[in-house]
Amino acid sequence: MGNNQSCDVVIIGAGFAGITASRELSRRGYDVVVLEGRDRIGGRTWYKDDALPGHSLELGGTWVHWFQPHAFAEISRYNLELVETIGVSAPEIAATVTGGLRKSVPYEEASAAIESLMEMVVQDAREVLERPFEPFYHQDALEVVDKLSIQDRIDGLDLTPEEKDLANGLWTAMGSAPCGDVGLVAALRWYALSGFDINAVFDTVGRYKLKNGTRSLIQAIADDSSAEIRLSTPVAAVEQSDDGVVVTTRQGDTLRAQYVVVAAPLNTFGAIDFSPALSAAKQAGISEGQPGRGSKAWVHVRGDLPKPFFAVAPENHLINYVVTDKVLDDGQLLIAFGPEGADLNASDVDQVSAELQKLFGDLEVVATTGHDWASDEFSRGTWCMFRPGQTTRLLAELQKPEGRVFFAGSDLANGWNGFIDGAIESGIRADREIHARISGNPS
Ligand SMILES: Cc1cc2nc3c(=O)[nH]c(=O)nc-3n(C[C@H](O)[C@H](O)[C@H](O)COP(=O)(O)OP(=O)(O)OC[C@H]3O[C@@H](n4cnc5c(N)ncnc54)[C@H](O)[C@@H]3O)c2cc1C
Repeated sequence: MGNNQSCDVVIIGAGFAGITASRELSRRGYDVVVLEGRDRIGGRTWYKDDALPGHSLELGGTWVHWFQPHAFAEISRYNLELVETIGVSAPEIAATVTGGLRKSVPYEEASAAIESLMEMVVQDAREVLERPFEPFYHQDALEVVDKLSIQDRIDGLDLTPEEKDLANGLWTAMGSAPCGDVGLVAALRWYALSGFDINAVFDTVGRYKLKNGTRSLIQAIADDSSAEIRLSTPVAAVEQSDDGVVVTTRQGDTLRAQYVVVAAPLNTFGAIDFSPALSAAKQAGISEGQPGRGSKAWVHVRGDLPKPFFAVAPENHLINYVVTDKVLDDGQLLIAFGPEGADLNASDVDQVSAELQKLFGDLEVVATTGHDWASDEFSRGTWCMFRPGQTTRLLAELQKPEGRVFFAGSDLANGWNGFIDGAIESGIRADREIHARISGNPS
């Protein structure tokens, strides 16, 4: 890259947030350079060709929905097609492990209990998040519930141990972490954003995916951007002064810009040397990190599994939520989630078989794959799920620019925080804020 090059805006990170911000800013005429540590765009979304033999699969972010307005506007804009995950759209069997016992029943027998359990957890969503894209609209109510984890809420309900296991299993899968680590606000937010309808939550977060993968969407946005995107260029330092910002890459090259957008995941901020240092409150949040760290494995199983199903077990299982993605001629293609990504090797047939057998008994695993997002240096986690207290303490703080440095990313979105939608929301906001600063015309 060389030294002493300059541009109007440097964006750090080519996920949905950074790429959206680059499109918006470059379409306004600004000279934008995106610096990306990986050798591909997409960040925590990764539609990988032949991830399993004959199957192109989403190793990261996958599902989208029309209740996710920023993402859906892009899907409409680029005229992309959706397909469904059959284990969520039409499950026939519900398999559960509760109280240490395995059970498998027709889905209709289990669905009412599941819905009512899920609803009990989010019972106060309307009072707290009446306007879900304005999380501080009822700040006092928010602060009260933000003290609680999802597990605190489950423990406070009048439930049998089996019901507690079921609620724990469902929300662990949604939280990508054990329920004690995840703030209750996240659950309330998902429900509020899904129109305060528990069935819609399942559809919104797990049913519809892009036929040609998330790559087709981010590539369409990137193709509409005239920004230069430099891959395999991790940023090591961001140093600002009164008249500009100098960004230094790990290779030692420098790039001068008027403004910078940091669109990297919260859990990776600590690897960038900011000068002057970020605010004390931001630093505290960075060292806590967000807790999402679970596993996602794609598993081809053979055997007598003719019907689409989903299965759920509590958080002490390394695989605790499984859905049918496709029924195949010789078995099924499954998506399997668990709470501790670092402890499950998603590509290890033996380990994945052993975990699946705890849910289903005998089952032949033909092949399995996934990506360890928790250990990946450019994500250090999966989707963002704030810890108890972090929404109140951290969300608005993370969004605040520091001098010439602005922040984007799904981890600091107001609405679908932790989703593709939130990443796009934040990229739109970063563009608006920078343009307002440059034009002197606050919006
Ligand atoms: C397993 C999994 C399943 C998920 N499922 C869904 C789902 O079904 N639906 C949904 O909407 N969302 C889902 N998500 C979440 C969704 O993928 C993310 O919220 C979203 O893609 C994040 O976009 P982003 O641009 O904010 O961050 P990222 O996509 O993480 O992009 C940030 C970029 O910054 C780069 N970077 C980091 N550090 C540096 C550095 N120092 N220098 C340069 N570049 C750097 C990274 O390489 C990355 O490309 C899932 C995520 C995971 C991991």
